[in-house]
Amino acid sequence: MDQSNRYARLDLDEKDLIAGGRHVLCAYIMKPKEGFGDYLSVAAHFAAESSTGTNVEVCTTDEFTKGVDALVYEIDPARELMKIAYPVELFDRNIIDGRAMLCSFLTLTIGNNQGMGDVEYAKMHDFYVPPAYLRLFDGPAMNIADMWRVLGRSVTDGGMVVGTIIKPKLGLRPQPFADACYEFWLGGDFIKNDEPQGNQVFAPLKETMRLVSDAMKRAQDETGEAKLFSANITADDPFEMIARGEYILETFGENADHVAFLVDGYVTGPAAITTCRRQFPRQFLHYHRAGHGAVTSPQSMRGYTAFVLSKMSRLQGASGIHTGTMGFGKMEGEAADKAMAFMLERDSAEGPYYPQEWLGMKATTPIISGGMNALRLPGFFDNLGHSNIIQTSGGGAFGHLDGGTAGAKSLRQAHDAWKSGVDLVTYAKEHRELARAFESFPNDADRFYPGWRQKLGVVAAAE
Ligand SMILES: O=C(COP(=O)(O)O)[C@H](O)[C@H](O)COP(=O)(O)O
Ligand SMILES: [Mg+2]
Repeated sequence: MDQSNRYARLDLDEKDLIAGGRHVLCAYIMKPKEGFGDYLSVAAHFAAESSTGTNVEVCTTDEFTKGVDALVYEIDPARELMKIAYPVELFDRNIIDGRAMLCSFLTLTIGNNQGMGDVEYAKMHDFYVPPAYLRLFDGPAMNIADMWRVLGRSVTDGGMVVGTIIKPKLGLRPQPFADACYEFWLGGDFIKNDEPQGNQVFAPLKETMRLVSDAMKRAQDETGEAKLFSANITADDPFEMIARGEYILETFGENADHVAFLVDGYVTGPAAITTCRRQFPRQFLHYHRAGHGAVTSPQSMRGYTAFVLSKMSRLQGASGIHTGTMGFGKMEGEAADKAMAFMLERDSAEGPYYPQEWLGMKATTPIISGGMNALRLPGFFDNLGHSNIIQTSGGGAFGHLDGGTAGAKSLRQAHDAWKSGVDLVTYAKEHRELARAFESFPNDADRFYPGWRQKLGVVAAAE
């Protein structure tokens, strides 16, 4: 059945829709399945399934229903582009406070439509949120500015937070885990649990957190600097998350404001992010996104992009979210991904299809992670244009030949070199930990800094 007479309005203009403020707009790359009608009729069926309709007319539909139909307002079959306007009234709101919920946005815009028999694939690449809907989201309560405040830095331009992830990913007992924290903190600022680390039998959370809290105190005494820890509270059960969070805050005591909470938001979904955002509004909410590649990878033609995931995380109130390394680390990504960071940080930003005004909603901080080390930082900052991010190097810190403290120092030195506009090899001549990072990661050194051995007087190790 062709539903385009009801669910398509190609005469609607995007600028008017934005000015009207009544619609959430979504841009998809959609391909109809061979033999299932023309592009517009499949697009209209998609809009029907995503809002008020189904594959047939139903006798219960009335005039009001038709007023909240999602409408296809633009198609470009050659580019497989389809844009749909969703009336704001379609989205579910809490009974407790009338606020918006991200799960409803997902259920409609990227829900049943992902399994339609007449759609070969459909992936959301961008969305626009009008002011009347935007203001119903929690948005971030905290962000990097709160970390800078704890670290005693400028709260507007405090620079890179030097971070790591405790490696190995799993398999450390509580004491070696806390020892690794202490070692890194002697040179760095911030440590996050790797995402699978929680309450394993060989590393009970309560014992581990007591020891990490003690390691933080000792590192702070030793260095005279504040240290930060992002603790994983991800769980299926919100009560478990709250129990973990409360235990951790109590255990860190006077350092509770040095603690962030890590929630793996793709595997647990919006409910876990909101549990943390609402239960612990005074803590930095660290959105980790393990598994997101299943839908966000450019190889996946369904789901949504990493850009969309990032934008949703700001609405939900993530203080920081991983944005990948934009092609400079080990995970999939490209230089153009910086648009993702700008959408998170700025009050007004351009997405691939839509502009967005955030109307003063706090920024979400990009967290840069995945195969990074000191040698890869300058190129990354050149591309992004600033260094006001949280950076976590796991292998890049604990893979340093001289250990975690030197690894941490090498990362800070790389940042300082970039900030002061000094070439990394030149800076390394005066900074031993950075120089040893070249020797620690010789493949990267050869790739990014040809001739570094001669300049640093390093003789190639005999193979
Ligand atoms: O443990 C790591 C990286 O470890 P290492 O520094 O040793 O590579 C993180 O889970 C990834 O950054 C996730 O990827 P992304 O940040 O792209 O979500
Ligand atoms: Mg990890």
